[in-house]
Amino acid sequence: NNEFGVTKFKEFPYVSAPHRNLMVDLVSTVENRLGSQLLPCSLPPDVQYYQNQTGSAHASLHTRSGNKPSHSQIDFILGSWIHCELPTGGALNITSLSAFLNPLTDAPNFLIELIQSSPTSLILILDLPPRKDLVLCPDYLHTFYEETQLDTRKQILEKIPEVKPYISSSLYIRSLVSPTAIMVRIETEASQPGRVEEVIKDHVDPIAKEVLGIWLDQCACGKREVGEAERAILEKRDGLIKIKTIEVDLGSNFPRLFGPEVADRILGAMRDVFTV
Ligand SMILES: C=CC1=C(C)/C(=C/C2=NC(=C3\c4[nH]c(Cc5[nH]c(C=O)c(C)c5CC)c(C)c4C(=O)[C@@H]3C(=O)OC)/[C@@H](CCC(=O)O)[C@@H]2C)NC1=O
Repeated sequence: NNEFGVTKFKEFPYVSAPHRNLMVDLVSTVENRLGSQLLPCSLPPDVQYYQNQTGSAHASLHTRSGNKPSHSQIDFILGSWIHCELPTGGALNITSLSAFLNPLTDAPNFLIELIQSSPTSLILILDLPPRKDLVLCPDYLHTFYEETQLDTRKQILEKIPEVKPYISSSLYIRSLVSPTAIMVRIETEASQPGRVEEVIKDHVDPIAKEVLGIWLDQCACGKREVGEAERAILEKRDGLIKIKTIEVDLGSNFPRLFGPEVADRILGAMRDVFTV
């Protein structure tokens, strides 16, 4: 694999130290715990690291598939960062780590996204998106969302004065997340420089690591019985979500940020990874 691309990805450049340290720690935690089950990143170098024509937007993408033959429950892990200089002089930074399980288990996936569009405002998405209907499967709600106490972490975060709920403009996105999903916007005053970084370091960092730990123990490394018929339903549901989220997350922003040809190349590469 492209060493330059791999190291570049793991540096999470352009973001503050607390933001970078969190993402670096999360990626290394996942790779250390699941590494033996993961194939190296096989994306082409110009997908692992890409930019727009004017060089005002830089990005990196890193995916590692689970090695099927060893009956890994991991479909793939996806990490990414995007940095775009904005005409206003500010910058948009999006860092994300998501982990998708395959139909050998029906356990939830993992997702964290930090979207920073100004020095005083950050959107945090942190969730274990369910892979089954919670009304039809009450034990699923109990096992993955009640017993794990995920709601207490959501409540801790929402106590911070600068933390407000983030309501996605996409109803589809809202339909994907769990009842305990952390979808918040951290809004600070310009008179409090460094406050966003402080909230990341003191609150977002520990909570994100706890949620990832729960996902690794209870979901990625947990054992669930999935029957043949159920496996087919999971396969269909997982496939639909992967394709739709590419459209919702990237469909409108990427062509605008990277231009049509780079956007097509990256979206094409994502569709290949998402539909193997
Ligand atoms: C449960 C599943 C999901 C939830 C809950 C969810 C939430 C959101 N993500 C958004 C976005 C987003 N994410 C990424 C990372 C990324 N996503 C994919 C998907 O295949 C890939 C392959 C990559 C790496 C390249 C980028 C680049 C990007 C945006 O530009 C977009 C954004 O910041 O707009 C402000 C927001 C869109 C809706 C909204 O404006 O409210 C919203 C907050 N996104 C989920 O998938």
